[in-house]
Amino acid sequence: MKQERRQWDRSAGIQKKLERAGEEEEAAILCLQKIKLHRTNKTINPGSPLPHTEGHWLKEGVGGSRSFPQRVSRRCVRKVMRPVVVVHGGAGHIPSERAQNSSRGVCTAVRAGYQVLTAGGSSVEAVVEAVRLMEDDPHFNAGRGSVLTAGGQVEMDALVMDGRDLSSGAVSAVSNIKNPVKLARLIMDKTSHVCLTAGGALQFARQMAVEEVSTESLITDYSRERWRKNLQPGADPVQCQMGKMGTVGAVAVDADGHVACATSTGGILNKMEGRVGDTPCIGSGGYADDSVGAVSTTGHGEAIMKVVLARHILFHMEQGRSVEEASDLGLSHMRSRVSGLGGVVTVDTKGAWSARFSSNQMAWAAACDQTLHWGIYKGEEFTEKIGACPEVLSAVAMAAAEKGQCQSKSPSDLCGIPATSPGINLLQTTAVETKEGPGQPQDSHTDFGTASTWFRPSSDPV
Ligand SMILES: NC(=O)C[C@H](N)C(=O)O
Repeated sequence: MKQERRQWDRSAGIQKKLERAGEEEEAAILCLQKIKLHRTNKTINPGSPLPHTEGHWLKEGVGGSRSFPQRVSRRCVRKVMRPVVVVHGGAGHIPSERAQNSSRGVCTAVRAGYQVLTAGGSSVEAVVEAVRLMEDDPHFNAGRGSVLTAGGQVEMDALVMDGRDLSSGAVSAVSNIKNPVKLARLIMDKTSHVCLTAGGALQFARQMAVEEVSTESLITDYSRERWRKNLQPGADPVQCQMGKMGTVGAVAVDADGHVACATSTGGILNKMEGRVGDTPCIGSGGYADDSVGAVSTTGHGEAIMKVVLARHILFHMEQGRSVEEASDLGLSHMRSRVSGLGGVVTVDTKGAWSARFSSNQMAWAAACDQTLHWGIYKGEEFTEKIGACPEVLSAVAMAAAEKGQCQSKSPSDLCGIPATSPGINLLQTTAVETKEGPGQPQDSHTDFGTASTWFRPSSDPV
């Protein structure tokens, strides 16, 4: 009892100091520790009312004047959620010459999303910002860099969902919008609809003064070359596109415990004009619900739609599964039921997160607790402290670094380089883990949509 009293007093003292220093979050964490102490030993503050549930900022100071809760200032009593953002850059086979750029792209995006969250932004703002950056990055199949339709056109899809009230916005088959994810957000915020397509979406984009670009500027040499290859007699565009999907997506939990997801894609290679995939369909391309969590998916859209993958995973979480277990169950189900492969990033409302895939690879990155995590192969996870190089915290600074305007060598510049590389500031690396992902391990590691190995092929260094 004495010991608990001492612990209480010590916490109260530190909390006060933190409050005075404006460290609201830390003060609130201490406040919650005291709440726990209070709950386990009511004699510390007999008669004081039990404050609201842990896991959320207490909405306001709790009444009464002498009991513990009143001594907690209104200022410090707001939240205890740790912000988390997780992104993916598409499931499939990532050619080794593109792996480093994919890693760099997801790390840049996740840092930007995390910066939004730590500056007090919402989960919706964070996922939109992360996805916007990946749409601008030509190494992904979204925005600039999108794959082409059979007719050599660009038709992009995007989705945003806000877990607070399930509001969502989506766009499909747009061909000259710089950032489809921004348009999806406007559809969510400014219309009573969930999804607008093609000409109607463009008309709305014009009303909202959304940035338009020429379709030509969204097409990269790489996507044109792959499109041409698939027009040749004997080519198998289905097989080819299966392996190389760079759809992008993000999920986040903000400091208030709200979740959101966003996904954006050019679709699948040499698709028919007018094909709508999983990405703009809520429940398939993503889903976010504050009562359970958020998921963003990537992979073979038709398979994802058949099993409504994102909502399927959240269902398993509702049944008590962890983010990892639920993601694996969803991916296994998709594999066994419709022979589909893919990947997902998932968060729950407590900030637990996972990045899981049944394809060969998936570029992913996560940021939480001031730490960046990233990987491409099964079981691979690199970590690095965020803030090691503050000048790269924003994408703008990152771009400057790439142009040689920033002399400092950030560990982020080395994303995708094996941890043994000199100069890299890794806290911990786990290159290969023997745990299998969903489905059965296979010998072959051909392309996405075919049999794949769960383990990192040693002959294919990133
Ligand atoms: N790369 C992808 O994830 C493709 C996307 N799911 C689609 O089928 O449109």
